[in-house]
Amino acid sequence: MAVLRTEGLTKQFGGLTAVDDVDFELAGGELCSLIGPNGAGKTTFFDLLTGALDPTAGTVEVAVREDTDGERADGGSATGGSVGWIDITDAPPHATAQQGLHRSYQVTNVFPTSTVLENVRIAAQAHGDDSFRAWRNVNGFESYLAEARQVLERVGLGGKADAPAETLSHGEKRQLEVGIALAGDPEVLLLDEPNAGVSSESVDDIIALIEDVATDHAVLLVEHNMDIVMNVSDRIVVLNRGEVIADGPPDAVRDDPAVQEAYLGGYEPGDVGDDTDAEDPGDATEEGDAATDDPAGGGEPG
Ligand SMILES: Nc1ncnc2c1ncn2[C@@H]1O[C@H](COP(=O)(O)OP(=O)(O)OP(=O)(O)O)[C@@H](O)[C@H]1O
Repeated sequence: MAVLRTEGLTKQFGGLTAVDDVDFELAGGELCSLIGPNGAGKTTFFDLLTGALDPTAGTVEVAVREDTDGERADGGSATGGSVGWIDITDAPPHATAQQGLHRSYQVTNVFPTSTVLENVRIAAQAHGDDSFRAWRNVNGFESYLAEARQVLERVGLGGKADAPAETLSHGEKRQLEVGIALAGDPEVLLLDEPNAGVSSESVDDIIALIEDVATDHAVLLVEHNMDIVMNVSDRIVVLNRGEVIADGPPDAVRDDPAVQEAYLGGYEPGDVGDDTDAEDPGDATEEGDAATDDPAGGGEPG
């Protein structure tokens, strides 16, 4: 059953169509990766899903969430049979988060001088305070702290709870960002390059973390490291110049001639192990940056 869908999603920046008429569905429990060359539109697509950008055309919808007792999470009445859809096309990020869509940011999104625990507690409380789930609201500060501790254990930062966030390594910061997203109690987790800046020795840890969060969330992953993508994905969607050029299981996508030409260019497992020299994550959204990139990327992923 789908938890997120887009229809005809399009974003133009002046004369450039960054995301071009994308129909996409993410199933509950699915781990789907979104790949493509620099400038393909991956970040823009994420921004459209979370409400950081408004589309030029098309819609973004999330499935109505149900609480554990089967009640509608928003207290409203479902439309269209057993599954209802909520249109979040023009909703701002805090509203899409309320509807269960959370993103871990490629650009570090933590309070640097606050402790690791505080960062996650604040995220849990920010969600809880405006959550539809009444039990969260009555339990108060201690319950948010307890929830934050659980999240830290889950992302492998249990031993770093009292450390200021700014003292974490690159890899640990990525773990913290995933923790902050998890603390929002997401239905759908958008992971934006969780491996960016992480040393090659930590790739296995990132794979383990992604696989773990995917056990109880639908995950949409943007990641340039093809070893990670091929390892963890149930399904891969390939964007090129804003258009979906392939959508299917990893083996089929890897062998697709159009994907090989546009992006993978003879990728073999192990080719892309170290992402430490990844481009500045902020660059891609700057005016005109990747617009002039060769979408074929010279055959090199990322
Ligand atoms: N705010 C903006 N104004 C103008 N053009 C933009 C803007 N944001 C993105 N673009 C352009 O839209 C296209 C898609 O960019 P986007 O950052 O979504 O690609 P991407 O697939 O995420 O690339 P990367 O892998 O390098 O992060 C690029 O040509 C980019 O230059």
